[in-house]
Amino acid sequence: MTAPFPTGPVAGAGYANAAAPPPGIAVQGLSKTFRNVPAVSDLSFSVPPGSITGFLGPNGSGKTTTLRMLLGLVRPTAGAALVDGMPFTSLPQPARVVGAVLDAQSFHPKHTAGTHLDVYAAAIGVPAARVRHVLDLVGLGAAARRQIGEFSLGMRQRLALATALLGEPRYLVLDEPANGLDPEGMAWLRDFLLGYARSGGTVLISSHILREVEQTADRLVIISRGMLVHQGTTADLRHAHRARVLVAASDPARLATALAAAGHTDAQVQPDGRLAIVGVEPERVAALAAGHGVTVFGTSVEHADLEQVFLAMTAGQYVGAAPGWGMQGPTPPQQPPYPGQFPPPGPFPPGQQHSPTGWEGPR
Ligand SMILES: Nc1ncnc2c1ncn2[C@@H]1O[C@H](COP(=O)(O)OP(=O)(O)OP(=O)(O)O)[C@@H](O)[C@H]1O
Repeated sequence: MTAPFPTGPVAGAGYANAAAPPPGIAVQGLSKTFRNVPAVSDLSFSVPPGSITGFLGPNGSGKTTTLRMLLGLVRPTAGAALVDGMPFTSLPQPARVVGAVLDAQSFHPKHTAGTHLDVYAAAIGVPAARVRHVLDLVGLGAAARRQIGEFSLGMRQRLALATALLGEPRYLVLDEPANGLDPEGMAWLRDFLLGYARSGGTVLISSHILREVEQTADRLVIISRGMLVHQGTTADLRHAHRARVLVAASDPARLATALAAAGHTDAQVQPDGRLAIVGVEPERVAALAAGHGVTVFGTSVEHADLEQVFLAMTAGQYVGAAPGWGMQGPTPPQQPPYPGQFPPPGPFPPGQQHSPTGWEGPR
């Protein structure tokens, strides 16, 4: 029986030394300019083996162009994209190393799912029995004999994934695979990718919605206008934007000093007079305030919304030209990463106004 996912180094994948750990995907100084339009600019990031890396950016930020360069479908203007240290096109058996889902529309509508996979299996030298297996893997076993023209977008996405899995690849490169999937389909995809990674596979998955990949990806690469704006673990991003405690107090400066003396240095007085403190429990703040003669009027906890963090990071992707002037329009305002920022917190210190501006975005 064929293994559902690759387990460790894939036999016959073309390694001179099968014991050598695969170095993963490396994008190095990659640029692509279409005529005068820069789609990707000096982009560098890495996808470590065994990771699920979310590749995020707004529409038109260069995700597809980057993935197409990685897969040798678009020639870079500069830089390189390497899989296990070599360009995709130089891999001895590329379909057995990387499975890709780029476009779930380009199927022959008269082909059945089974026929489509038969053709691909023959093309990459995979036994015909693998077709049945990948159909079952993606939940399309019952639709094997149906024409693809009748498929919903979600079914096409599953078929595209089945195609990518034919060669038992060690890497999956997926361009917006959640497009068209209903919530059940998205949950299924999430579990599927987690299982694939647990079995030793590596995933690079693009999306323009952070929430889609947040629960799956252990690493995030965020781009805007073809440029890198963030790279790191999902946990680090969460940690950098963890919950903060907002305290309306009689003497915020005194409370801040007391907090700093107790080791809680990440405290800032907000324009509305409240003190925002990261990395401390509300009870601890209340105890310190009481101990230093500061009256607390109200306390609330705000949880950072990573989607808002993402929006703030990529703000300015769309800059419209002012009609007739050829000038860039205004950059959209940054979204606050904390939802419902500044809810009425109760009494404010005298003279303090409720402010709509507040926190200045991710630090
Ligand atoms: N073949 C092409 N010719 C000219 N311009 C192109 C071509 N392919 C992409 N572009 C441009 O490059 C930029 C990046 O496009 P790309 O499709 O890579 O972005 P994306 O992040 O994948 O967007 P989306 O989320 O909408 O799929 C866009 O301005 C796009 O118009």
